[in-house]
Amino acid sequence: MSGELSPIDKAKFVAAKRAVEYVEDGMRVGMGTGSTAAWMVRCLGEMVREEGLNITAVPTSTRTAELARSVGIKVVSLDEAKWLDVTIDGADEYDGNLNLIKGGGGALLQEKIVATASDQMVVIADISKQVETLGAFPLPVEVIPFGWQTSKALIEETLIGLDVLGRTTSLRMNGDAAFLTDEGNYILDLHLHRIGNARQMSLVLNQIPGVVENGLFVDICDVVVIGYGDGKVEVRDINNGTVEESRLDFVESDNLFADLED
Ligand SMILES: O=C(CO)[C@H](O)[C@H](O)COP(=O)(O)O
Repeated sequence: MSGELSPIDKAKFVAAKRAVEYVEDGMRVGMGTGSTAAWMVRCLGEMVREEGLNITAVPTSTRTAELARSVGIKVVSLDEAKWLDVTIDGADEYDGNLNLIKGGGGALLQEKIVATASDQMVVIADISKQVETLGAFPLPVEVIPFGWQTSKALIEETLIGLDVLGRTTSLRMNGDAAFLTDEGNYILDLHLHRIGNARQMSLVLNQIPGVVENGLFVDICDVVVIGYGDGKVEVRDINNGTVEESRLDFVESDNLFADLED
């Protein structure tokens, strides 16, 4: 990437820049996956290199692990870290209760395990991710490859009894082949348009044989940091609503932007 960043990238950057203020010296930090999370990794990398911040990171994908290492962050497995102080991750949608749809990047399983093993989950997003009701974004469901068509049929049958507007499902592809998660599983995208009861949907989906996990994050996220293209940042807290509005200066530091590819 070269030249001026787009407003959407600036929004992602300022959200990430504000969110890394939740990270303190000595913390064990869960690192999400996706283009917004990548900004957070770069910001933390800069703090490690420039300010001597001492953190240990647990990434949620091989992509994030590679990026974290490349910017100088110490990476360990979740089993080594055992428990995390904070996880910072992106999302595909968030609603007024800070419930989420995640998994657009295919990393929902590790993301959910890591977020659940954290004292606090901070989501970073631009305002386009905000919805009144979850479901406009297709809901990713990770299934094992064995008998995946049976799992797909069972999911479609189950959807008949649930409060949704659409019921089509599709196998996520990577070119001509099925997309494979880091665990070697498939992703089914559920085109539901509106999810009336996210908690019920999540519980029901995870009962279906072959389903490993779904992309609904209910009662997991504590804080959403929302970035805007003009540098405005809003912080919403699950207990207190909007707790802060501020503006961050946008400085195109070579350290952060020199190696951008996506
Ligand atoms: O859940 C995710 C990956 O599994 C991502 O956080 C989500 O897809 C948002 O990605 P981006 O920040 O690129 O919009």
